[in-house]
Amino acid sequence: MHPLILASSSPRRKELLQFLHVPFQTIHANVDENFDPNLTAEEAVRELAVRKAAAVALEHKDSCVIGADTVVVVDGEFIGKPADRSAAKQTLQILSGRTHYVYTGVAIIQDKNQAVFAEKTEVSFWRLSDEEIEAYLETGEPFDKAGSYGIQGYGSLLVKEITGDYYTVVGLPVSRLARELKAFQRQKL
Ligand SMILES: Cc1cn([C@H]2C[C@H](O)[C@@H](COP(=O)(O)OP(=O)(O)OP(=O)(O)O)O2)c(=O)[nH]c1=O
Repeated sequence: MHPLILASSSPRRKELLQFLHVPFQTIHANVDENFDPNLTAEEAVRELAVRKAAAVALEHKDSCVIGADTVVVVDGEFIGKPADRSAAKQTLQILSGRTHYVYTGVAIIQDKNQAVFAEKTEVSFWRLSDEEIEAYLETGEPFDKAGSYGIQGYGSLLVKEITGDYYTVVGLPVSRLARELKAFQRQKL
């Protein structure tokens, strides 16, 4: 058993956590991802991150468990992963030529101790033609990603500008996480 667990099945989060250079194990957190629509985006990603980490921490009381959740917000509307190609197309049409926000919440839980934080990054898209949107849909990249794009892949071509941590957009703000994890572990000693 590893002392550190990533409660996620996201290959991106796994890759990013490797930057911390500490051994860890990944375990899928099977949780209900619905949340109260009256929550702010920050509250929602924090709550879902806690839900994911807590579900795994319950079964692994000696481990430090990390959970994360990402949502895209445009004009106050939450955008999660697309249900199908037409939903992805609609989302990309909405994001075209506009600025949106990506929120990632992270929870660190070990037994009864927990630390939670959220980061927000502002992302502006170029104005996209129908051809560009169709070509992007063809890559298959949008379908498992909040906001129907991946900034780390072909989606990089859609992005004009970002303000904030790039890794918040990819799904795990690693540099803040490294600091929060150290503080969490110090506090438990
Ligand atoms: C906006 C954006 C999102 N994403 C991804 C990050 C997340 O994996 C995903 C948002 O969905 P999440 O529900 O946050 O995470 P997940 O279901 O992929 O993984 P798990 O719950 O097991 O941890 O979208 C990118 O990879 N690149 C991007 O540019």
